[in-house]
Amino acid sequence: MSAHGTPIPMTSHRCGPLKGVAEVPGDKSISHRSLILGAMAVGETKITGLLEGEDVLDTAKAMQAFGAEVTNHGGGEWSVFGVGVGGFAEPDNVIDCGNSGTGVRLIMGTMATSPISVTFTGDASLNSRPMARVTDPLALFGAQTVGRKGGRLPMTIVGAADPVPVRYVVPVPSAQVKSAVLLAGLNAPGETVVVEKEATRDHSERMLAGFGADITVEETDEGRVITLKGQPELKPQSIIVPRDPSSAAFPVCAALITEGSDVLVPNIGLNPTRAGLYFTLQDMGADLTFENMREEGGEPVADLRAKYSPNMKGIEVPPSRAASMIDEYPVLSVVASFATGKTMMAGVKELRVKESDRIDAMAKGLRANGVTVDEGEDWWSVEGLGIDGVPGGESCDSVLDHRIAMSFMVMGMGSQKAVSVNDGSPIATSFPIFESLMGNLGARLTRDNH
Ligand SMILES: O=C(O)C1=C[C@@H](OP(=O)(O)O)[C@@H](O)[C@H](O)C1
Ligand SMILES: C=C(OP(=O)(O)O)C(=O)O
Repeated sequence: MSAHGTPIPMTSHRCGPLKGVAEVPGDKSISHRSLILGAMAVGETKITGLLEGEDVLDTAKAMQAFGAEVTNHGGGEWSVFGVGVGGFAEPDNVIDCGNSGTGVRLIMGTMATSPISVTFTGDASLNSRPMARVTDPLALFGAQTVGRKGGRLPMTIVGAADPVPVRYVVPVPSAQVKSAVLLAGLNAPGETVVVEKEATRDHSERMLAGFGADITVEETDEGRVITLKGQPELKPQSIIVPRDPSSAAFPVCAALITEGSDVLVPNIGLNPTRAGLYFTLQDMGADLTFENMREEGGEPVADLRAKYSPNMKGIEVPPSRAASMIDEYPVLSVVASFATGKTMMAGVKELRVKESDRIDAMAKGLRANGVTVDEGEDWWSVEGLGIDGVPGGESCDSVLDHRIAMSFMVMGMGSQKAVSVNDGSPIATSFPIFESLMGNLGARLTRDNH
């Protein structure tokens, strides 16, 4: 089954050069948070450049179900009339977050300290992902959970009527867990403290501060200590969502492996908690430059220019970089196949609990297409075959995972024979214009049953 409908088998044929400007959609992480924090503010938040992918649209529907007024004005302009911290109504129906781990985990946080009961569900991928990482800390606030074995969705959370603030050391590097605890802390009295040993994307901290919450971040020997004062009145904001560096990865990586390519991907946020892929590609010898570096809304932003790079070398990706490029490993493994030598990726066991087990999904598809992959529980390595050495020619299972589907489409652009996926429909969860954008650059993608 596809994420939200009928499977769409797709094939990517060798192509090149890719040329032009790739205007990728808005950042998924910031889009979810804009809707959620907008719903928890008092008054009207205006959002420009919201990602209109299925994951974010499911979060918009959820915010409406909790009583916020969410309006799509067209052209990426949205507004949210919020109900205030502690103002969520109990939804009349089940909250379906589709394919989105970020959506469901953040929303669980928002309701866990309100006296309402909410049942959450999702698609087959989301319903197989671990939720105890979020419900365990939410229980410390006083929330109760009834779910399936192993802490899986569908799951009902009964929010705490008298929440207490918590101090929580996040046991896995996860911005979703950190954010769920912070969002729960909003409606608890006193100070909620979250400690993360490894820095993960910090959009929640930045945006909570922007909405007027009293939040501080300290770097200590224990890690990043985030302290949030509960029960603030959040002030509505005007938000311009930057373009998504995780989506930009696809046209950038495609340009590196297709002969003669020169692609400009403008206005990409290079927040250090998100930009690890781009430094890794540069370390591999990619012809990738950051043009027009500037600051926008307190974040570093640049135009990325990626050119055909026939001489890339395999490297050991520093494990300390993992959190800052966690969603980009699938497409990095494709680029690594076109480099010479081995690329080693360690410290990445979180990849096993994403929309799919991403190490397993990529290893199977890469091997089917002639690439040697080795793997352990928290590492994997790819033996590069050089720029013209990847055979291709086979179909891969995209396992309800947008990033797996897009990564294999990129692979087909540079391999000797075309590469297919059994279902490209999950791409719409994060990058609904992927096919047209890549097609306009010169990619040859076909839908096989149309
Ligand atoms: O907080 C977020 O917006 C996200 C956090 C990451 O997940 P984890 O927190 O599970 O690492 C990432 O993989 C996901 O795409 C978006
Ligand atoms: C892991 C991802 O998303 P989520 O956890 O929100 O489903 C992703 O977009 O790569």
